Amino acid sequence: MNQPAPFIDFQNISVAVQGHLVLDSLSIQIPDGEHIAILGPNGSGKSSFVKTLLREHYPVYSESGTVFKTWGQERWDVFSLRSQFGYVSQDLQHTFTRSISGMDVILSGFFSSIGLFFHTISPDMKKKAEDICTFLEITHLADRSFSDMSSGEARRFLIGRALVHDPRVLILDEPSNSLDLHALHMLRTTMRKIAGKTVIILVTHSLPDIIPEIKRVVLFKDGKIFHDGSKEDVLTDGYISSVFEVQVKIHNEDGFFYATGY
Ligand SMILES: Nc1ncnc2c1ncn2[C@@H]1O[C@H](COP(=O)(O)OP(=O)(O)OP(=O)(O)O)[C@@H](O)[C@H]1O
Repeated sequence: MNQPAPFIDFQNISVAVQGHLVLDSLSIQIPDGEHIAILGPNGSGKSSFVKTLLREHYPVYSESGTVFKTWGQERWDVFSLRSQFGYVSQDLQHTFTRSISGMDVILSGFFSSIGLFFHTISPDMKKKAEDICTFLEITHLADRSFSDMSSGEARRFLIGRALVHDPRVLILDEPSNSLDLHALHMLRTTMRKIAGKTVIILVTHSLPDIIPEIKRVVLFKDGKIFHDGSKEDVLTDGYISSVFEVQVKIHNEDGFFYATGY
């Protein structure tokens, strides 16, 4: 039987943005269906990798051979490719400046718009958004103004917005930034639920964001992959101290990893 094409097959990918090499001969293969965490310090190329994945950036083709395939395809209509993804970033949170309800934030995902204007909401869309609210346990907040929500509440509505199209892959770009302990707990609970049905690519510099369901960690440094492997192999005192350039100790507590001593 034929093996399904890997979700990502990138070989020798170099990407330059405004004359700056943001990804440097990077090679990575991710099978379809595998959750991964991309971990690395500021400026290591994590966001550039996600932008390349979403075809916002394109690699330069090298003489040594460049492979740039997503689900087995090199050439994609970018809209068709992007429709396979849900994407949540902090930047997105800041783009919602108008005072709209949490429910409307979710519904706006059907139109890839920032809010609702003259859009027609079908009963199916409404039902889907309500089901997502139930799944994410945010129904009680759905009528509240998005701008009045805490960062943690708002983050969960943006995740809901990203789920309306049943994406094949959900990209969470630093989802835990600026969240307090309770909000962190809620976010991780939400991520664990989602991981049961949707593939997650988590971009982070925070080790405890890597929920137990994510088994593989890819460490980025200087636009390159510094190390790639199982969580137990990658999240060690040595690798994490080297990549972040500070001496740390790594602890594993109930499947969550923490760095201390820095
Ligand atoms: N538009 C751009 N023009 C020039 N340089 C850029 C541009 N975008 C990113 N870079 C540079 O590319 C490198 C990688 O940036 P990138 O944003 O991918 O890192 P990151 O790991 O996502 O960082 P952070 O954790 O701070 O978000 C950095 O040195 C950054 O300054």
